[in-house]
Amino acid sequence: MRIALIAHDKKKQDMVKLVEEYKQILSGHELLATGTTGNLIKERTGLPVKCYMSGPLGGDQQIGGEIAKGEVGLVIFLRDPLTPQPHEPDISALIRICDVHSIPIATNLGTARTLLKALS
Ligand SMILES: O=C(CO)COP(=O)(O)O
Repeated sequence: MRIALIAHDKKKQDMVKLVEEYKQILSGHELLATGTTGNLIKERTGLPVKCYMSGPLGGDQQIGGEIAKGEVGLVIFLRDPLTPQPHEPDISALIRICDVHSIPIATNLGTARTLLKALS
């Protein structure tokens, strides 16, 4: 399955820890990510990740496009609900397109862990 990983800046450390925690499960899947998140995951965990553009520069839209094409099976998007984001419309569009296509999306660590456990 192709799994998309995205994290806002204050959630990036949580994302790296999550990927480390579920590395064995995630290593059996194809990972894609927005630019900064993906490069950090690659650097810190050694897992291969296909990196798209950085979120604020269009990466959320690129991943949304992959979802629309039916090429993503699961999204983990650790959002920062306490910091305004300049590209909020892109974030809403990404969540919306998951709902349009019934693609499971976790927007916090609790849901992310539940979905990743379900994959094992
Ligand atoms: O902004 C993001 C998601 O909305 C994440 O983008 P980066 O991974 O490039 O920081």
